[in-house]
Amino acid sequence: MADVMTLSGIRKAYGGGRSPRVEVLHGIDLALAEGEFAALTGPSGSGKSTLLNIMGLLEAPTSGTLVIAGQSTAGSDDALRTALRSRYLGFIFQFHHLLAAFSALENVMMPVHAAHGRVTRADRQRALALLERVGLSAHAHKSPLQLSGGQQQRVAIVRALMARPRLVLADEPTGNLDTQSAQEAFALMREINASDGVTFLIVTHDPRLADTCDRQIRLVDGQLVASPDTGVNASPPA
Ligand SMILES: Nc1ncnc2c1ncn2[C@@H]1O[C@H](COP(=O)(O)OP(=O)(O)OP(=O)(O)O)[C@@H](O)[C@H]1O
Repeated sequence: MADVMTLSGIRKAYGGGRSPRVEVLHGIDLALAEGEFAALTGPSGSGKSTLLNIMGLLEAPTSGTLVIAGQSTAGSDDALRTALRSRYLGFIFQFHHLLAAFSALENVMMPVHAAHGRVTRADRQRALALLERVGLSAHAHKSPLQLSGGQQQRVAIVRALMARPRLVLADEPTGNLDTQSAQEAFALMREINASDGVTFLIVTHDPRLADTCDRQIRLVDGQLVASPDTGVNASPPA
């Protein structure tokens, strides 16, 4: 199976100059295959968000290479990184980042608006279909403030899918939800993975949710280690 993303020797250091230089990622080699549903786990401060930000082209590594859908990002400028991000990547965050001044429907259409500066009739139909798929048709024109936490996160999940990404990066998407809503959000991501083949990498602190993934990628002190639960290491399944 083709890799949707490959990282080689990724290092990230903060500081330098007057403040002490601290390296938080120490040479990450990782390949995510098309269609994988993977968890990223590890203790607080181990570098999960930093790694996700680098994979999301939101932060540049200090060294190492990142290839997305066969395209190297080496030497890419901001415009190319933005283009690659909107073409291939979707994002889900713990605090969903929905905009209260806009309806659920408008929030779902936001990535397309951001990428193209306008929204077509087809985009609107797609956004409505996505909301229908997650049982939120009746809430399409409401503000996120009128929705429950679980409903808000479902809006955020379909917003991440709006631009048909190949890889969705989710940073603790269930961290702010009750147990049932968290399980429902995970089940929804799993269903989308199975039906649409979208690859997911999900940061979670919940071992039970991580266990439902095909693969666990574990980060400790800025290095990938074999998962104690599955014995699976940083390589994708053969
Ligand atoms: N902008 C920054 N400047 C300096 N240090 C940073 C910066 N961002 C992160 N760090 C440090 O990098 C390390 C890894 O942080 P990161 O947020 O990636 O960990 P994490 O595994 O996601 O933690 P958590 O599970 O608590 O969210 C931490 O020691 C953090 O203090």
